[in-house]
Amino acid sequence: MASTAPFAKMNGIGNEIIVADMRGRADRVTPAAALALNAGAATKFDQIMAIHDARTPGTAYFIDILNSDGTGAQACGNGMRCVVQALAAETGQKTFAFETVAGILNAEEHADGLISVDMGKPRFDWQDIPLAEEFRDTRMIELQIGPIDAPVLHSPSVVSMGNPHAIFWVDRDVWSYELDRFGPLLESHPIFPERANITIARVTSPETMVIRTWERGAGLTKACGSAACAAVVAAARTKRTGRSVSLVTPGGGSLHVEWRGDDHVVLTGAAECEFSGSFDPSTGVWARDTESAA
Ligand SMILES: N[C@H](CCC[C@H](N)C(=O)O)C(=O)O
Repeated sequence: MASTAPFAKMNGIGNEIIVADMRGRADRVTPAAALALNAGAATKFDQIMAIHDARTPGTAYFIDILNSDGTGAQACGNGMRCVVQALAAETGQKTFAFETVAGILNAEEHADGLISVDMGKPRFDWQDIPLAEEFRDTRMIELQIGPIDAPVLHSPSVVSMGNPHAIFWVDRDVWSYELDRFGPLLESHPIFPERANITIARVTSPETMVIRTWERGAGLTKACGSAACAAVVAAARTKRTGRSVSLVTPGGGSLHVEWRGDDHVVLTGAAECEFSGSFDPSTGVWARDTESAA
């Protein structure tokens, strides 16, 4: 059996995150461990953010991201905030440069406790999302669900924030759509060869939006940071909003997204630690720290 690694169960405005401390070791959290942790009531999660030693000079850590179905993800904005909060509490440091499979990203904890993550530049080319066939204009692609003559959701904008996102624009209350039914069908639609995160977005003013997301590999979540970024970029591209937008997410939390002039997208919001423990990264067998259980 591998030696155990410390972890913290955290959340980023309701997005359920496990931050695993894999520093100083060569193994990775396995898909089997992810599935086992997700099967437990206390450790059920949307993403595991595994902190590994840096691979590249100029970065502090490499972050490996797993979805609750054991698959990998290239980006997780809410999870990155949890990582920053955990490392800031441990080290007293406030700014960090991380590496993920999608590249290098910078993050910072502010004096008020909110955390900003620079999620990098969005990509719009159909090959980069990726889509299975050419669409010259990804501000709106042909895709619909529901009756052919009266589709319930249609013509999404698609964006890569390192990971693939489709944003469906709606006029009605976001809760009036059966995202639990349509989400899985759209996530695995053949147009998305690497599947996609599916968001419905209702723009409420040039600076505000309400979103709900069906996450690739995790299902319905209380918040999705990279989807918030994708939604704001897509809204600004289609002139639905400006480039600085506050979003309300299903957990009731709020996120702020700014698509800066240098093309970088910055996500700002809170993070919270629930409890800590240790786990076996190969099996997912875990125990709660006695201090935090008191
Ligand atoms: N919850 C995450 C997104 C995870 C994305 C993942 N579901 C995928 O791309 O496979 C966030 O805050 O950005």
